[in-house]
Amino acid sequence: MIPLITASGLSVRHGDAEVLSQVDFTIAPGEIVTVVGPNGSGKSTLIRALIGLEPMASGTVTRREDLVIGYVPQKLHIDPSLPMTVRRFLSLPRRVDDASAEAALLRTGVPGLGGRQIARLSGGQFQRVLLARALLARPDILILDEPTQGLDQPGTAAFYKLIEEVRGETGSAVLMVSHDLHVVMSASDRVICLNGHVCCAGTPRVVSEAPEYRALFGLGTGGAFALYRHVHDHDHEADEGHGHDPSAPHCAHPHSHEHDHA
Ligand SMILES: Nc1ncnc2c1ncn2[C@@H]1O[C@H](COP(=O)(O)OP(=O)(O)OP(=O)(O)O)[C@@H](O)[C@H]1O
Repeated sequence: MIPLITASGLSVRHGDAEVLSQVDFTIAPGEIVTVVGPNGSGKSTLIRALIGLEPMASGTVTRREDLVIGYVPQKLHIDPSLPMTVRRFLSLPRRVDDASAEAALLRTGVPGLGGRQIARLSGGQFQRVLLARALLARPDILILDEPTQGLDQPGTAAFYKLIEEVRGETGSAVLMVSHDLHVVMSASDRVICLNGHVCCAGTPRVVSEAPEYRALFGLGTGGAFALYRHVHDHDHEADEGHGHDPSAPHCAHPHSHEHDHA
């Protein structure tokens, strides 16, 4: 099967800092792949580079010919003083008819919101509207950068369930960035653990048992708290110039001591 996107030896620099180093990546049709990693570990940069929005320092990215991408960025600032209904928003940048717009809202669990002002939506409603807009392009792959930020646990779980249903119905692949380790582990086909480079990758089971993953996130996948507790066992000099947040946990290297950042 031809992969949708393949990256090989992908490196990205921001100024002097190497934000991504020698990343290999591939996603097949219909797969759900989630990228996890500490703040500043290059997750959004990877997504943007795969889409072609980020200049590469080296390496290659290949996208299947005629690939249709439904992209929901991490931040989408909409001026709250700008009047914009959900219906109008769904027709940006490509006009869609009323029936398609309503069907997309129904599919993402927010029917009848078309007349509402975007600025007045709750966080969960807004994420579903963003997903509806991405679906209207009939994408081969949905790319969602932290789609559940700001949602509570039930909201997050419901959103992932929706993503799985959409994948089941449309066959669309899904590439996500997420900090919700619990849900990631139950709802992804494959997980990529990133920290400037790929620390480990594979099925959720393989990744959750990998020493590199445990070094970053603690011994359980205990959700948000696990993000701040890690076995800090790397060589600081080896990471110099990597460009990611120096206070963030790093991948396993010799010497080991434990920190709590809670
Ligand atoms: N346009 C830019 N110019 C300079 N540095 C940048 C730029 N974009 C990102 N960076 C830096 O690159 C590194 C990786 O950023 P990125 O947003 O990819 O991380 P992330 O893993 O998505 O983080 P988070 O979990 O906080 O969203 C960070 O150190 C960030 O400050």
